Amino acid sequence: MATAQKKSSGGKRAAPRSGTKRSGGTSRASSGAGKSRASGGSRKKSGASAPKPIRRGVGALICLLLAIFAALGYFQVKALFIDFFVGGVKGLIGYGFLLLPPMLLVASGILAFHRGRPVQLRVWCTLLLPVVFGALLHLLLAKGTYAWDLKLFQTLWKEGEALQSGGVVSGILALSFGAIFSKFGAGIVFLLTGALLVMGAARVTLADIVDYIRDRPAYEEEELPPRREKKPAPAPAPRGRGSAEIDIPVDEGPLVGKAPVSSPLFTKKGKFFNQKPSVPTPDEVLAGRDRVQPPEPTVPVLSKPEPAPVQPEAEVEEPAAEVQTPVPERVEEPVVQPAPEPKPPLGLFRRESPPEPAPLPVEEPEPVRPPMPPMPEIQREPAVTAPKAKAEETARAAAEVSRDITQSLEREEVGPEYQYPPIDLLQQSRGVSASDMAGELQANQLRLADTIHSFGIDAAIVDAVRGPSVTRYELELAQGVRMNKLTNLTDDIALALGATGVRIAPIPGKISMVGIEVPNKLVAPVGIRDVIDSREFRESPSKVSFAVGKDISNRCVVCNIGKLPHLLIAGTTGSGKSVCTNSLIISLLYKATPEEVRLIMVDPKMVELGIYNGIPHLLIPVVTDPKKAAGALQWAVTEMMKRYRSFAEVGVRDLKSYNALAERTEGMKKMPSVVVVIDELADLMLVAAKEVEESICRVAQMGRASGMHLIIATQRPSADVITGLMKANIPSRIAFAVQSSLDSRIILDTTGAEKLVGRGDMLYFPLGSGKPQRVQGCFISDEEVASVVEFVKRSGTAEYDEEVLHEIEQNAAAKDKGNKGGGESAVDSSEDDYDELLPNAIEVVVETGMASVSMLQRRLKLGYSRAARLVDQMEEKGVVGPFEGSKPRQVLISKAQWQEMQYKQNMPAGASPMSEPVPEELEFERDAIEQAPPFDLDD
Ligand SMILES: Nc1ncnc2c1ncn2[C@@H]1O[C@H](COP(=O)(O)OP(=O)(O)OP(=O)(O)O)[C@@H](O)[C@H]1O
Repeated sequence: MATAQKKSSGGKRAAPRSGTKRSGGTSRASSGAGKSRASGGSRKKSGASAPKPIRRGVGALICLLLAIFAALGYFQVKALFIDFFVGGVKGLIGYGFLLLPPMLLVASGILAFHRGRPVQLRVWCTLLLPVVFGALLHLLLAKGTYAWDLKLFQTLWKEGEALQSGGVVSGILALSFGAIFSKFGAGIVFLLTGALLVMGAARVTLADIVDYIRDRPAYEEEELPPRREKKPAPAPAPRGRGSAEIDIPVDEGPLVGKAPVSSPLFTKKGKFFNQKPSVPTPDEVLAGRDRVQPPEPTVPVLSKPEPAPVQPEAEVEEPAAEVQTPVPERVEEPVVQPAPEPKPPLGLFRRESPPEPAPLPVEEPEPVRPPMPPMPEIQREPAVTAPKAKAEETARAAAEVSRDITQSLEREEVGPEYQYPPIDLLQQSRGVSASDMAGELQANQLRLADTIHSFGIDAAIVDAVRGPSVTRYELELAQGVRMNKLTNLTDDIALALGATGVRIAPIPGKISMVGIEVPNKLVAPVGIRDVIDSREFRESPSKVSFAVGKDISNRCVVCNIGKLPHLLIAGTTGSGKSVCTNSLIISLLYKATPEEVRLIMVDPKMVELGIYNGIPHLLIPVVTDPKKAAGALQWAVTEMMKRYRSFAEVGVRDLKSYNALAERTEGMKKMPSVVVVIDELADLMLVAAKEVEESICRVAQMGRASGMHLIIATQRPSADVITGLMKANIPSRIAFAVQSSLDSRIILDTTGAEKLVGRGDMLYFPLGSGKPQRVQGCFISDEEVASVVEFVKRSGTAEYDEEVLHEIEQNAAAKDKGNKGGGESAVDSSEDDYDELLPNAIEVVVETGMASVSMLQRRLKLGYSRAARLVDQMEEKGVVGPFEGSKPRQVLISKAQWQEMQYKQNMPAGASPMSEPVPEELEFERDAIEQAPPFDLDD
């Protein structure tokens, strides 16, 4: 929309009046005023009303001149024009003249700083104020007696000139209203009218005032901004694309969520510019879907126009930086000065490194995978079906979280400059001795070759690459040897090598080569220091870079969360999720200041992330209450919408462009990226499945451009936790070791994770890569985390408002009480709108392994539409996969899982409860390998 408007601008901008939208921008596109006049009636009108920038400039100048001349009238300066003008105004509005010069000045300001928004109404309100003021003073001060005859005008004019009445206009107004309503009544009418005009001029509504008083009580410093207004900062437009010409109509059009506008252009700069745009913003476009809106939070961070100390490296998205060149050697000591080369210096370790200008943004490659359904799920009726009380609770929790976040953002300015933690806080990793490694390698190679030949496969081992936890033996298959001949031998090879399991997969980029990945007996953990201290991480320009680990050929894998843009981390208990989550958070602490990246952490398990409480990057203390977690997610949705609105206002498309613009524009504040880390999704889904799922999906769908990223970890990769909907919206995945190939399929849409060996061994599958990549995740010990966190806290501790926290705790406790006896969780309530035959339909589907509408029609004797609806509902519940054109839908759960779901979610049991696994399932589970127990580094 903004683009469209921009296009129609360029000197001939479509400038609808408030409340009306014109499509006829082109009709007057090339016209001058004359052309408009020549056209027909309505066209003439629209042309006439088009406020062109030049007109506003001229208007501003005229108002300013008149204000000066009128002010000279205060001092009885004698001159022909001044006498004529001042005398005329006094004759017309008498006492009102006293207010005229300041009002003309204000009108001039409104016209000069219109910033592309309609100003007609505001200018009129401003100029009418002196008239009403004159009438009011006439009521109060005029002493004369006035008879309703022709002489009345003459008398009023004369007295007006002498400032003894309200002049002809205000005087007549005062007399007539006095006659109609009595003097007292007329006084009240004028007072109210005056107040309305002031509100009109300042573009505030009563609701705004009430909200302002209620929600933002402590802005004593609000007087400061006008200083900045005096410097007429060039309208935010000039950046190249003509955005100065964007005329965003301002009217009372309801904005979804009705959150206070938070753009730097619109907030706290005095109410003159505090307006609500009615440009169709993303949330308006989504208005039909935007049902779960938490109470409006304010986002002061966006509006505080403090010129923040700009961190050198603008967050620049660059082409996938996942796997970089091999690390030949450990990078030397942390650099004190930035290297002279023009590479973006890492703000890491040495904050004082003088920055190079931000590197040019590089176009992102288009993601290859997976097709994102165009937000179909939002059409569903989500929280509407939940009981009112629960919806209210969640809304209240959202409000609390939002308030907390707001306060945290407000306080952010005060803290000292962020100090990046030194690399020495992280430990050097222990290696495995080369002789040990060579021995293991040789022995395995011989045994492998024997095994393969003993099964009659013609293949030669041409290379062996030892990774941190896995060695890949590269086999060249002879011509005519089928790959599945080898893959069928997986278990036999594992047996021969004494390994818990081996993974056989083609090697990307190598022709006729197959890799057999065998777990190492001697595992060399990848210390996070190895990766954070690597060139790949240091040179990664993104502020949201994450040290993932090392791949099988020992190359550091660094990912840019901005490109993921959301990540699902799943694996069984003890497989390394928490370590991975910690690595991610610590990477961010090494890479970004709190001004650049903010974090929200949700830890329903209460043990994993609590240590981060107090770091300045946190927007709110680590959320442990699942109800508040839903609230935090809803805050993220609202914040995202606000960001989109701010983007629309200044005519940019994403956070990167917005921040680039903010850097060049005085008074605009950069927005930080927000990373939401959820440590255990399953716990949240149990409490507020619908709300959580919906918020996650909404953020996931639209979060990328607005710089909101979700990192979701779960140890239950079952279909009821990672629903089909979420999978579709969270494109990047990390799978740690899982129990079965079915779990692997749920996480990655492919098998393989069941073959992982645990302890940080992962399949990393970022958006855009064709195949999952085996990576040994970084290891970070609790002590390392503690020392980094302690250092970061010392350099700037987050201060939370004790009162608010206390209030949150109290409310949460009250909610818990209220909930008791009130029936079980949302899971129950959210089932209300499902078809009663759904359990039977799921039974049929899991039994037959097919999800087709016609089959359901036949088996359950249903009509087409009901059967189709049932399939949709099964998709919602993550029982079957999404529609895939001609291919049948995938069935994503096994019978055992279905039974578990029934048990957990208290769904009505199907017609025939099943207690024994069906043969297919047993067969299926056979390829699951036994997992190693949770390991300890020490062993
Ligand atoms: N990257 C790694 N390198 C070496 N060992 C690791 C790595 N990641 C995890 N481990 C080992 O695995 C153990 C369990 O890891 P972690 O606590 O992250 O598992 P988890 O998946 O979060 O389990 P849970 O879900 O029960 O919390 C760790 O204590 C550590 O010994």
